[in-house]
Formats: sequence, C-alpha cells, structure tokens
Amino acid sequence: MGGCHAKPLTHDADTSPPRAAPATPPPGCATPATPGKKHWAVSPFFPFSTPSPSPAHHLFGGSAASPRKSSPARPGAAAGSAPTTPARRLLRLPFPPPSPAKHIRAALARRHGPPRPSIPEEVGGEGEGCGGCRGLDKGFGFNKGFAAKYDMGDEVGRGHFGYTCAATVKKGARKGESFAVKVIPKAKMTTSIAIEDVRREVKILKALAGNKNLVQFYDAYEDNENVYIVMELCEGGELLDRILSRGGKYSEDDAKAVLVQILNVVAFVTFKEWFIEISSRSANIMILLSVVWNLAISVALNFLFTSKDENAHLKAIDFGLSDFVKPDERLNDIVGSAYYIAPEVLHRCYSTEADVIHGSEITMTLNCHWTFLYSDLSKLILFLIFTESCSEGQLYRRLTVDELFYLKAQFSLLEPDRNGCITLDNIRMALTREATDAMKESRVQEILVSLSVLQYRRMDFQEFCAAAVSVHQLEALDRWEQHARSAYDHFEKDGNRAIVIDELASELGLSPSVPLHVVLQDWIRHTDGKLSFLGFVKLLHGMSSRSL
Ligand SMILES: Nc1ncnc2c1ncn2[C@@H]1O[C@H](COP(=O)(O)OP(=O)(O)OP(=O)(O)O)[C@@H](O)[C@H]1O
Ligand SMILES: [Ca+2]
Ligand SMILES: [Ca+2]
Repeated sequence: MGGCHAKPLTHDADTSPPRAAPATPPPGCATPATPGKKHWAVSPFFPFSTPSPSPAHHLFGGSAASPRKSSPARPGAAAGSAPTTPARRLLRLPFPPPSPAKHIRAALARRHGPPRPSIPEEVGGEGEGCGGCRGLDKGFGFNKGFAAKYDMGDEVGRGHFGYTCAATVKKGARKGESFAVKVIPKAKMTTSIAIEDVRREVKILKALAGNKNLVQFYDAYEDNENVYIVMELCEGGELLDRILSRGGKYSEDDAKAVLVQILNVVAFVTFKEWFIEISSRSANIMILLSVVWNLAISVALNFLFTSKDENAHLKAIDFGLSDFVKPDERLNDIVGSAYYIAPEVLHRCYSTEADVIHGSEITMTLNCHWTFLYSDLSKLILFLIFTESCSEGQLYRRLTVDELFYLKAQFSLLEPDRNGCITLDNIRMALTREATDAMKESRVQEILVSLSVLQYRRMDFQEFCAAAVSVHQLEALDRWEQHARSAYDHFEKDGNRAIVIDELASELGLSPSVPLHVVLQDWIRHTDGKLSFLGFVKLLHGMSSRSL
C-alpha cells in the first residue's frame, strides 16, 4: 500500500518552480518514472480566444482570453468584437476580475510535481509527528484507522499541499467500493493558517453536501502523518482537460451546459453560506470568499467530470483557500476588489486575519459583496438555471429575478435533502427554530395543518415557488395577462378536466345563498365543461364567497 503512482514532473519554465521533494520519499518513489502524458509547455493554458464563447469567457468578461497578460483585462473588453449575449451583458463587472492565469499555470506545474510520501500502516495519536512545526496543534479530531479501512490505489491528481488517490474499501458492507482520497501531509501544515485551511475545507465539504454538482464528501481521517479526505471518485477528468481536448471550442449550447452546472454550485453555495452561515453571525467571510473565488476563477481546475461520458455531470471538488491565499501573500495581491470588500480591504491593508469580521462590519462587507454578486452574478445564475430547468410555462417562471433569488434563499433555509426536496419535518424544524413567541402560540400549528399533505410527499423548488407566489403581486407585472395565459395553456395540456358548477362551488366553499349559475357561468367553458381562462385566473385568486 502507499505505492508510488506519482505523475512525472514536466516543468514549464514559465511557471513557478517545482516544489521541493518531501524529505523522505518512500522506496521506489524518488524518481518520476515515465514521460508526462501531457506537455503543457506547448499547450495554451486556456485557449479561449476562439470565436465561440466559452464558459470562462462569460465569467471573466473576456479576460481569460489572454491568460498570459499580467494585468487583468478590462471588463467587457471583447464586447466590441463579438455580438453581445445576455450573459455577457449581465456580467459586465464594475471592477476588473483578476486574471486566473497565474493560478492555472501554477496548478498545471504542480500536477507534475514531486512523488508523494507513503501512507503509514500504523495509525497513531494526533499528529505531532511532523518535523519543523512543533507547537502547532495538528489534531483535527477526525477518525483514526484510515489504513485499516482503505487500500490506496493510483494517484489521480495532485495539488498544492497534497495528492489524491483512488482507494477501495477493504472490508465490511462497502468492501471493494472505490473512493477518492485526498491526502494532505501534516508536514506541509507549517502554519496555523495552513491547518485552519484544512479544517475549513473539510467543514465546507461537509456543509455543502447535497448538490448534484458538488463532490460527495464521505469522511475525514487522520494519523500522525496525514489528513485523509474521503470523497466520491470523479473519473471523468478535469474540466480543463476536456476544454483543452476540444481545442477550446464550445458551441453556445455546450458552453451553457457547462456554465449552468458551475453556476448551480455557485448559486447553491452562495445562498447557503450567505443565509445560513452569515446570518447566524458566526460567519467566516473567507469561507464565502473561498467558495465563490474558487468556483468563479479556478473553475476549470476544480471541476471534475464524474465519468468519461460526454454528458457526465460536473462536480466541484476543491474548497480549500490554499489555492489563492498563502500565509505569506497579502490578499490584496490576489483578490479582486469587486469580490470581497472588507473594511480592511477597502484600506488595502490586511492579511488573512481579516477573515473574521463581526457585527456592522459584516453588513458593510456583505453589502459590497452582494452589490456585485446579487446584481450581476445572481441574475445570470437565475436566468440560466431557470431558463434551463423549466421547460414549460409554469407561473413561477414569471417571477422576477429578485423574487426568485429570495425564494431560493428561503428554500435553502428549509434545508432540502439531497434531491432538492423539502419534507414536512424540514418545515416543522424551521418553524420551531424561527417562529416568534406570538407565532408559536397561534400560527405554527395552523401552518403545519395546512401543509399536512406533505406527510406523504416531498416538495420541490418549483412547488415551493408556486405555493409562495402571490397572484396579486404577479398581476402587477407588465405582461401578466400573457403569463397567466401561458400558465393556463400549460394547465390545459394535462390538468384541465370537465367540472360542473356544483363541484366548483364546493371547491370554492361558496355558500348556498350565492346564485351559482349567475356568478360562475363564465368560469366554465360551455363547449367542453372545462375550466375557462377566466375561471382559472379567478381560481388563482382563491375567490371566496365574500369576494364574490
Ligand atoms: N474526488 C476526486 N476524484 C478524482 N480526482 C480528484 C478528486 N479530488 C481531487 N482530484 C484530483 O486531484 C487534484 C488535486 O485535488 P485538489 O485540487 O482538491 O487538491 P489540493 O491539494 O487542494 O490542490 P490545490 O493546490 O488546487 O489547492 C485535482 O485537480 C484532481 O485532478
Ligand atoms: Ca484545486
Ligand atoms: Ca485546494
């Protein structure tokens, strides 16, 4: 076990120097064995200068097209040369995002880095076992016994601090099952920041479970030498590789398919972080930053395909800060002002201590942060997600971006399960947690009773939106009539069945004193006895005896 499968070192002169080999490489691992399977020196790192727009092109407003430039491109710089798409228009940023090229280059160089050290067979106590960093607490409280449970296989990738291998379960019910294990040597955790980064990464992975475009986290282990993060094995390779293998050529549709998945994660994590972590004020702003930053800028490196299949899902795999925040680097060298504007950042003098901010400062920081995210990125996210995932004219598609944003956040607060559905229990918990005293006395029970149908089924986001939509609000929309008509057409296709006036009256709870045939005659279409458009619209209002 712990055999050497390290990828060879091919070092691009243009990139940062190769990292020093570990002090004691295991036998047989000292020399890279075969020539590199890729030759990055002759490949463009990010060949996005093709006429077809790539996901990154949209994300970066064209800056990724020239990765070798040292300064970031101006926002919308390419706008004059190509027709402006809605996505590009939405993402014309107020500030230039920093170029991702430096990070991509460094990451490519690392892939061909030195061989990895071995995994100890024997497991020990909590790690003081690494040299050169006494005094640092390297105990994470993770499980012990990694080596007893998993057989390590081939290395599948490597990064700054560690390497990732395929591994199989040795025994038990899951015997033979394959996972990916990211091994982070404790010897590389030479500062408290590095240690905190690992802690945070695991925390984020745990917290973000349940999105189809996020790698599934299973467990974290540790021994004297290493931390082991066990997660789903994505066998389809990195997005970057696929982009390169296509020569960077993506049709609008293909690019959209990729971008939608990426933004699905961005939307998921930002909503979740913002509304759960941040609102509880125990927030660590850098978590938010790291997630958004990693996803938006290093997308091509940190997204893997689940399989080699053309239509394989993309999954975000890396939630560490280490890609971008090194203890010895100041954040203002790295982070674009539009992304994170803590008070310290505004003064352009801060280091990684700036990551815990409380009270009013949080508000200020996030206001700035969200001015950007909310106004630009979220529009694009919602535009794409909702045009992508809704094929028919349901009413909730007619919500404004702001309303969808709000509803998505509310929905996340209910903590949907992995399939993106909520149960009665989720709602019960949220109500118990959030209800005011006055509400607890009167409304909670009532609300739960009204939702009793959820005892037998779950509610997805579409239904949630439909339930939350106020027809009165929708009526204020310019194209309300048109929206209502398309919703009716949808209903007409598979829901509209013949109804008699008495049934309708009982559905509406009308009292016997109401002259039904006079009041309801327009509600039913005489040709086939089905609900008419007028009836449909009125029904949306939940018309009662009183309003009649
Ligand atoms: N779940 C996984 N399935 C398959 N391969 C993976 C998985 N996780 C990571 N890898 C491979 O390992 C590489 C390094 O992983 P990752 O980016 O998480 O490591 P890191 O040490 O955090 O690196 P970085 O320097 O980017 O922070 C990835 O680029 C990928 O090729
Ligand atoms: Ca990475
Ligand atoms: Ca990382």
